Amino acid sequence: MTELVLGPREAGAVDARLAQAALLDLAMEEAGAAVAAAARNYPDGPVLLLAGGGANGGDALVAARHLHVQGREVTVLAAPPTHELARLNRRRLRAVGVSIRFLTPEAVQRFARGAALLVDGLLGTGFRPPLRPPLATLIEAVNAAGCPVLSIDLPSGLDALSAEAPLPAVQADSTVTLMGWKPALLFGTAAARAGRVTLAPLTVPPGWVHEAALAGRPADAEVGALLPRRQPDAHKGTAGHVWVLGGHPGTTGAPAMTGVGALRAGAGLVSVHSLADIPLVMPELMIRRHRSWASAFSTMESQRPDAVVVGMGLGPQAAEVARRVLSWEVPTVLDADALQPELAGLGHASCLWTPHPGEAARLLNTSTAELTRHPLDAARALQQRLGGVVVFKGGPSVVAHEGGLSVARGGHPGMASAGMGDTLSGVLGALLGQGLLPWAAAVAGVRLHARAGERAAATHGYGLSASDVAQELGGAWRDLRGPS
Ligand SMILES: NC(=O)C1=CN([C@@H]2O[C@H](COP(=O)(O)OP(=O)(O)OC[C@H]3O[C@@H](n4cnc5c(N)ncnc54)[C@H](O)[C@@H]3O)[C@@H](O)[C@H]2O)[C@@H](O)CC1
Repeated sequence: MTELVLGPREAGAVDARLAQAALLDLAMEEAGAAVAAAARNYPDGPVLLLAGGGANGGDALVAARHLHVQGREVTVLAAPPTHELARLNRRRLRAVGVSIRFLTPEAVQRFARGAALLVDGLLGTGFRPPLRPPLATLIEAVNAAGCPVLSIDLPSGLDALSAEAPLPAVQADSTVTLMGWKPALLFGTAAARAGRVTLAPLTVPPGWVHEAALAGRPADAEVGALLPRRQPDAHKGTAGHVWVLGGHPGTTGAPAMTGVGALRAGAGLVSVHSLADIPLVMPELMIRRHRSWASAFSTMESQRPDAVVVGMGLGPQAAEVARRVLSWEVPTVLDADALQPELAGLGHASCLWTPHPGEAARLLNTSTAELTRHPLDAARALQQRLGGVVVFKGGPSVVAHEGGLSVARGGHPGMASAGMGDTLSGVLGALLGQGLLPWAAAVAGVRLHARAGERAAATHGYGLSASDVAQELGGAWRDLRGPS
């Protein structure tokens, strides 16, 4: 027999591979333990675990072992393993005395009867649509099982990167997602499939985190820490002067709403500049009506605000007005009519662009459907095209800046109503005016607005208006920042 002798380089490569395999094994062990812990939130009784052939199935096998060792009755239905760690965890499961049955729709139907919980480990991030037929029948059997379903990483049948839920896909009651949030768990019809989602971070090297999970999702405490804190001797001059440029005959309410949003988000002074008669919805607003934008700019030249919000209801001259504002190089929010493709690349680092999907489609020359299907990609593409910071508005909104992506928490479906974006742009302007960096203003402003929406919805439900939301901004600030 010849002895195999490895040189130092080959031995090093073998060591590195072994270390990688050990880390992956550890990650799967942590994933399975997190799933077993989540299963304990459901009532006592037998647990039916379904394991696909890949690593998602491997997680289910680990969870089964943990539950069994903790004294829970488990039934495991597994597909033939295609992943090395799924194979290893089958052996470990058998070693502790659990038998593994063949995974068929009939077996799912049979063992689901009397189960307190079904754990779905059929498909995770390795799934790429379209679904092949045997899996489609299994997913239908899961949805017909009649007991609560806990999905591992994401409900089987969802494409981790897409906000669309194809049929069939598992309808889960809860999901334990691993390492980070996937777009499918955050947006659109897909998110509705996941039920209540909890995150198990896992101790994996940063490079292993799935590309879909790279977006941050700051908690309220982190957002609250971004909000400015005032000194006791603060006065209106230290809380920022915000200029709102917008309005046009017929669209006069929009800049008024922006002004109110800015006041309610703490701006010291708010001036609304317009060629139209802007309703004085709050007497604290300083309304400046101009004959033309040329004369407006000549009177504005001698002063500079702390922040500008431009575009709401501004009409056909919006691009021209916005271009002039950009030349001032003060922190600027570009909204609504100011979101014109011809302005792409003309902004500066303190610009905050706030497109909704329709405006984003115009800016990127694509369809709204394509953008809402892949909101993270859309936000990234908008930031690359426009520069500065982008708030891609939606439920939820995504903030894109040079440092990455951040997905907002919360909000309420009742916020899908007129004037909501105008209020948000005012909030963003107020935070810029109070000295926040554009990305911090965006992350904090979007959450502040969403929190105010949640508060207003408690009273008004789907009937809430942008004015109701503006009224709750002070309370939302207190919720996030604390009483100071
Ligand atoms: N990446 C990591 O570091 C970790 C990943 N983990 C788990 O690994 C999962 C990803 O594992 P895999 O990459 O093995 O993939 P999955 O286990 O998600 O999917 C692979 C399986 O799905 C089948 N499949 C794929 N496309 C299909 C289609 N169109 N129709 C029918 N069947 C299809 C494949 O034949 C294979 O059996 C994650 O979701 C997570 O659950 C965890 O173990 C923790 C660590």
